[in-house]
Amino acid sequence: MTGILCAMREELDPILEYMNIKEKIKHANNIFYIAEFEGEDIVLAYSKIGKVNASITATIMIEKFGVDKLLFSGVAGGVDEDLKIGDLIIATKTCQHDVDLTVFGYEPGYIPESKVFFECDEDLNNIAQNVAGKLGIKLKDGVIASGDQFVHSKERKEWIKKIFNASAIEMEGGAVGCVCWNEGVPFFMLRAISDTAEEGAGVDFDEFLEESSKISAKFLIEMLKEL
Ligand SMILES: Nc1ncnc2c(CN3C[C@H](CSc4cnccn4)[C@@H](O)C3)c[nH]c12
Repeated sequence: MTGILCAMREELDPILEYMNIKEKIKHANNIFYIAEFEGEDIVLAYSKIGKVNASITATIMIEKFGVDKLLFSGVAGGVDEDLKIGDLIIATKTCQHDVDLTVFGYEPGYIPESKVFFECDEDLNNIAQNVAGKLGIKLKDGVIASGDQFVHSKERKEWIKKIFNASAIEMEGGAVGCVCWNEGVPFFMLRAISDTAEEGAGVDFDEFLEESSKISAKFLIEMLKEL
């Protein structure tokens, strides 16, 4: 079964509008929606903000609901110069920019017995690029870096870009990528840009969250039709 995960209610709501919701299951302070879409059952949820919350919900989706591919939809701060608000990006891999065990000689983002980067599923990414081609949409791909902080400083943004070669920044994908890697479940992450993660990003985020969430949701629905 396909799982669709978002961080915020605002990111999930536009997706639910396309779904025939059959059941709502409350578990571990989450609501899991069991929905039917084009003859297939799908489980959907929003985790709440941050890597810990996203890890909990992603793990429950896999362990309790038997999700065998996990698709994330939401918004992100743009890092690449060519990413404008409203543009779409998919992750080639994700990481945790706020993990720092460098005092022990490890590289930024590295945890022993784990890894810095969690690769996203190439087949799902290729499907997304095919859908984008049919729709005539530019779909960037690149590293998307996560940390438990809303980034609103050019200095922090440029550090994340330099160290992780990040194209976008958010707060959940590195954790969901880690869960999916450990569970052996294909992971796909789509984000629409809501801000540029520099000074003033909070104002842009508030202004563009709803619209960018809809952009990501609309594309995800087109992608679901090809799965
Ligand atoms: N610049 C940025 N840095 C880090 N993450 C992001 C994101 C992606 N999401 C949105 C949301 C911001 S925190 C939040 C949002 N609203 C209320 C409270 N917290 C969190 O789930 C991460 C978009 N722009 C980002």
